[in-house]
Amino acid sequence: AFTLPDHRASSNLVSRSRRTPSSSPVTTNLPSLHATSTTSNDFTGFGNTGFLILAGGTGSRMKSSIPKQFLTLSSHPVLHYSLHLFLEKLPNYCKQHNLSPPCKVVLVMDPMYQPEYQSIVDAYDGQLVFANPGKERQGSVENGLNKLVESTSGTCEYVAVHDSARPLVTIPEILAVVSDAQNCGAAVLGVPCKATIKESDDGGATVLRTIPRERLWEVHTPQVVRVEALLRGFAKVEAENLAVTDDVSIIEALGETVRLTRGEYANLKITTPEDMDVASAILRERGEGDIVLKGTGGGVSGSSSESVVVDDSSSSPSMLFPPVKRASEKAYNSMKEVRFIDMDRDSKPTPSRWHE
Ligand SMILES: C[C@](O)(CO)[C@H](O)COP(=O)(O)O
Repeated sequence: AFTLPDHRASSNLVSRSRRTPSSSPVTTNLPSLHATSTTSNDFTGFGNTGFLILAGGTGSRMKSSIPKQFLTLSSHPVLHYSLHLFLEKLPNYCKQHNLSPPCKVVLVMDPMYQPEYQSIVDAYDGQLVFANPGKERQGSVENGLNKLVESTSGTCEYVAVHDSARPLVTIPEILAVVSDAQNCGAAVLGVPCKATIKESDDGGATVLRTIPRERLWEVHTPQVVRVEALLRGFAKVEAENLAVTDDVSIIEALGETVRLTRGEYANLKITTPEDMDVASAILRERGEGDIVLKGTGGGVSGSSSESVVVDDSSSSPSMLFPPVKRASEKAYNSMKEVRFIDMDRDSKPTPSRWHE
């Protein structure tokens, strides 16, 4: 039997909703920083699990010259870290450890950018497929899920949804969260909140109350759920017009169990310019090998990284042919400028929207 790596994130807490009798190994105590797995030894891999990479954002809220998933992070586009992980690193890991590889990878991407990635899709020979984004995150996940079902003829049992803006997730975290979902039905990576969180009901002018920190978790991706439950959840969300900002919320809306799988604080979401600095420092510290993706010309994605950096000053897809090359520094600086505008003290928090 396969034993999950010791340093893996671990499942140890079930989110509200009903707890199923089958989830008995779970404790309700807050985890220690390196709690151990409760669901490890019968894990056989990802043969029943498809991955959705959400890369459909257009950068409209960021007002960056390019969507953040195409910004260059340590010489590769942010998105390429997830592609490399799910198409190369994880399958290789599976081979070495006698685990089944992911059954399919769906790349949710604006059709305007898809031609730039067609050669990668072709090179992975059926393993990678496109789906179009929806208006918001929920619509993108639904489209990606439908594509997963269609392209696997309904044989894929679980779906792992991942933000392309989270380039630092690790294999141990993926093993942990997928294994937890396979045991429990749904699981999400998360970390206990380090910050003290205040609630305000007057737009941030005064504090209404302080939320007890010991109950708060910051959740990340991948978020892994049974395909059947997610399809059922989408039907409910649509019928009742519910607003959901992440994927396991749909399972929560069904009143079903979601396990919290202890992840790493390093699995940050690229949102502001500082995140780029922190992410590149973490990558440097990790000192991992180069990213090599098939179909990127010479096999090295870095060599084509600028070719996916697209000038959005024109909405015309014809701008993509030939690809417009941009200095990554320029893109990064434009992101910085945007954040200063974005952080205007009068601006109100907005609900989570995929097209930000
Ligand atoms: C899913 C998520 O990454 C969890 O932290 C987050 O909810 C995504 O939010 P976004 O506003 O769609 O980026």
